[in-house]
Parts: sequence; C-alpha cells; structure tokens
Amino acid sequence: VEFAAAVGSGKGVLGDTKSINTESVTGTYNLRDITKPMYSTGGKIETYTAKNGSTTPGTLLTDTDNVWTDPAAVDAHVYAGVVYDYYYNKLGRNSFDNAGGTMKQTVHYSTNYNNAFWDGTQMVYGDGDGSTFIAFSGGLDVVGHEISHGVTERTANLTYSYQSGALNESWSDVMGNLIENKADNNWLVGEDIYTPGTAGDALRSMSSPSAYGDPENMSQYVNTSSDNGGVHTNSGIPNKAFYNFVTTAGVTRDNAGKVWYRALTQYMTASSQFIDARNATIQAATDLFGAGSTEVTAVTNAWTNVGVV
Ligand SMILES: O=C(O)[C@H](CCc1ccccc1)CC1(C(=O)N[C@@H](Cc2c[nH]c3ccccc23)C(=O)O)CCCC1
Ligand SMILES: [Zn+2]
Repeated sequence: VEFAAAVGSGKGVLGDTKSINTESVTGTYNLRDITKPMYSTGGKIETYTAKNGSTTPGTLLTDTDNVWTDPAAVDAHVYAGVVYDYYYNKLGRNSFDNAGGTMKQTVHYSTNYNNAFWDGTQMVYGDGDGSTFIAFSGGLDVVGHEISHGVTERTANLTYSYQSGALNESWSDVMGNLIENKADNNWLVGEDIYTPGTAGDALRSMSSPSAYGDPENMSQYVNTSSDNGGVHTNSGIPNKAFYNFVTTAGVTRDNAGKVWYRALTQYMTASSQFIDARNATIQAATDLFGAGSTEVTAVTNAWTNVGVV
C-alpha cells in the first residue's frame, strides 16, 4: 500500500521515548497521523517545521527510518493526538472545528522564540531560548491550551480582550489542565517548558493565581490595556473559579470538563463577561446534572468565592 499508517518512535522534549503515528509512503515516512476517526472524512494530524523561519506551515516533516530525532516535533505531534482524543472521547467533538478538520502544527518557529500561539488555523510553537523556555510543544497543557483556542474560536469566539479575552484564556488553561491530567493534580500552567533550570515554577497557577501575581478575586481585577486588557492576568479569576468547582467533593474532572465545554459551546458568546460565564456554567451544570445537583451547588459557590456574583 502506498499510503499506510505506521508507528514510529522518538524522544520528546523532556527526553522521554514515545510511539508516534506516522504515514509510510514508499520508502519514507511523513509526520502525519492518519489513525484518528476524522480520517474517515480526510482529517489528519500533520506536523511541520518552519526551520527557524516565520513562514507557516513550512515543510511537512519526514524521516527515512521512522525513528524521529526532533523532540519538539515528536511532542507536538503526539500531544496533538492526545488533545484530539480528549475532545473526541470525552466531549464528542471531532477536531477543533467539530468537522474533522486536519490539525496542523509548526515547530521551530523563528529563533529562540519564547512563545507559542494559535494563528487562526493552526498551532505554532517556538523553541524557547533554552533558559527561560524550552520548546513549547514539550508541555501537554500548552498544546491543549493552543488547540483549545481553535475550539473557542469556532464556538463562543470570545473576543480576545478584557473580560471576554480573559475567559478565552481561562478556557484554554482549563482544557489544557484537564487534558494534561497530571497525577499530582498539578494546577500549574506551562511548568514543563518554563525555566528548565528551576524546578516547581510555571507561567501561571490555577489554584493560586496570586502566587504568580495574578488576581483570584473580582476585587483584584486588573484594569490595564496591555496584553489585550490583561487577558493572561485576569484569567486568574475564572481559573480560580474552575479550581474551586473541580475540587469540590463529588465533582469529577470529567464532569467538570463537560460543564465547562457545554457552557462554552451552548451559552457563551463573543462578548460574554465573567458574570455571563457564571450563568453559562450554572445553566450547563443544570442541563447535565439537574437543578439541585452537587455540580450546580458547587459551580454556583465556585463563582461566588471569586467575587463573580
Ligand atoms: O496562547 C496564548 O495565550 C499565548 C500566545 C501569545 C501570543 C499571541 C499572539 C502572538 C504571539 C503570542 C501563549 C501561551 C501564554 O500563556 N503566553 C503568555 C506568557 C508568556 C509566554 N512567553 C512569554 C514571553 C514574554 C512574556 C510573557 C510570555 C503570554 O504570551 O503573555 C499560552 C500557554 C503558554 C504560552
Ligand atoms: Zn492562550
């Protein structure tokens, strides 16, 4: 068969060896995953390299022996598959567009690029400068965060500024955390790719946003025009609300994810403010678990605790 699914191997950014879904094409291998349900309608996961330039998507990565030696590419590819699986299996969503759209990502964007982003159609990952950051695709929560921007854009499409932008940011942090699902119930964001020389630090904390100088109550909302109105800072308030909700006795991580996803896709809109997110998550929990449920009580208290009432 000319185009066949194959399984290769390679080391990720943190040096861990993992299997990779690739495509074999007469004597060479493409970094293309054709094993997902979306393949029935042509959807794939494809990983490209910008070769330290800034043209995307760049060049589809290939390899001659299916043993891959580009850690940033290995993780971008494998983690995109993990994100696809979460949305498909847990939330019934078929790729970022819910239409089985091919997921593309580009690694080695620019030089020493200390960031990653969703560009409206694909994920783009920098390599970091090696001291403040290492390759951004090495963080599963980061990959989940970026792909979730694609989900948000195709659903509520929360305007990326001020309160709606902070909600946009928070929903990406929440989904990234749910997908990463670390055993130690880690509530940090970007911990795997931030400051390789310092253990235990991160970009943000969802359980204690204030540990990183971010607000965790409406009374601490930061009025600023920088960073599109502080979207990466004020996200601490809805992030803390989610943390409150998911850590309430009787609320599971899977059910919390269902509530957050239903709120985003059924009730929130581009101009939603924090109060609208409160109402959307209460309504979603009511839809899913009933008016007097543990989940409804928990989510109501979660927002009240952060001063969104
Ligand atoms: O997706 C996002 O929200 C962030 C994308 C930011 C961006 C937007 C547009 C063009 C370029 C970059 C990327 C991430 C982020 O939170 N970035 C923060 C923190 C950060 C990363 N690298 C930095 C370098 C300097 C200052 C802050 C940062 C930011 O851009 O604020 C998300 C998870 C990890 C990286
Ligand atoms: Zn983001």
